[in-house]
Amino acid sequence: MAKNNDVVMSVRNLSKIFKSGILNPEYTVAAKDVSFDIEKGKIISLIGESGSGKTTVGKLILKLINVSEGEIIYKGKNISEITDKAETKKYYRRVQGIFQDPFATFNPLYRVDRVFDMIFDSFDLGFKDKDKAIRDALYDVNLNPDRTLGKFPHQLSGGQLQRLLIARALLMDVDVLIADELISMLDASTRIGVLNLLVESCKKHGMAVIFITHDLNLGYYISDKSLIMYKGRLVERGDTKKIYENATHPYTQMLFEAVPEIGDRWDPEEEFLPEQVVNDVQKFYKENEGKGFVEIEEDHGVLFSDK
Ligand SMILES: Nc1ncnc2c1ncn2[C@@H]1O[C@H](COP(=O)(O)OP(=O)(O)OP(=O)(O)O)[C@@H](O)[C@H]1O
Repeated sequence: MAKNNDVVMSVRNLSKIFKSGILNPEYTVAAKDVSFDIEKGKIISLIGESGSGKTTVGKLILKLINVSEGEIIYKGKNISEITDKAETKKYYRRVQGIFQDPFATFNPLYRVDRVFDMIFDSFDLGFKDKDKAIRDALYDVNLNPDRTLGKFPHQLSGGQLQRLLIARALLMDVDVLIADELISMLDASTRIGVLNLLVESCKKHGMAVIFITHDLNLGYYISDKSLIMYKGRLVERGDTKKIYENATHPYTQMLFEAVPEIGDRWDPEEEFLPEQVVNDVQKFYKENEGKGFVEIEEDHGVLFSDK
């Protein structure tokens, strides 16, 4: 894990167990023993199949759900201990989320200028000239303030709304931004624009981003660090390039094999068998029983066994 002073948040042995039903409760282990550091100005991809626990980790960081076990340390404090209103507000000033559906994030009755006014009403952002600050943030995300501020959300495209959310994060000088399936609703050409913008903003403003995605290629394109999740466990963690060059956990290896290459055609004979992956992972854990999570090289760790 990171050893430098740039760590803004540390996630330690984080677990989340959901309980559903009252008479015959069912328990889902959505995340188990997840640990990683979030560093200033770095993009971390959180990659895994549907149901692997990615959004759960994002929601735990955003304090939208309670931690079952473990800690999230921000500025020396366990965020579970942040309970009073003023402290919670302070936390949300610096730690924010952008979700898949930008339309659901905005109040359809509020014009964009009102969205920004509300931020300034709620927080002391320390700007002398509020209008200039808003215009600068909009220019930063390639939005024309004159064409944006008077508009209602439905008059803007999904990509423009997502850029607006990035502008809001920049204006608030956010430390950690959780971007959950940020671009999945956008078309290919808009996607690259939003992604590039996110990377540039992150580097320029020192904002850390957790980029949650199913897409291994996107993860590689965008991130400095990668976290691979499988069934609630963090199975591979570290420097993106190292993971991609030396994928070691069988689930990560499967993800690479499953990426179609340009020009590949679908072959109905070649069936994708999730059971095969489950078997491979079980075999791997059995062969390596007792090893647990091991750093196999600097900034590259692998879960060799789950016990
Ligand atoms: N509120 C909840 N109550 C019960 N189970 C839940 C709840 N939220 C999530 N889960 C379960 O926790 C597991 C992890 O869900 P999560 O949403 O974190 O996965 P994900 O990797 O983000 O998936 P996706 O990519 O489909 O969004 C799943 O099995 C899911 O059904």
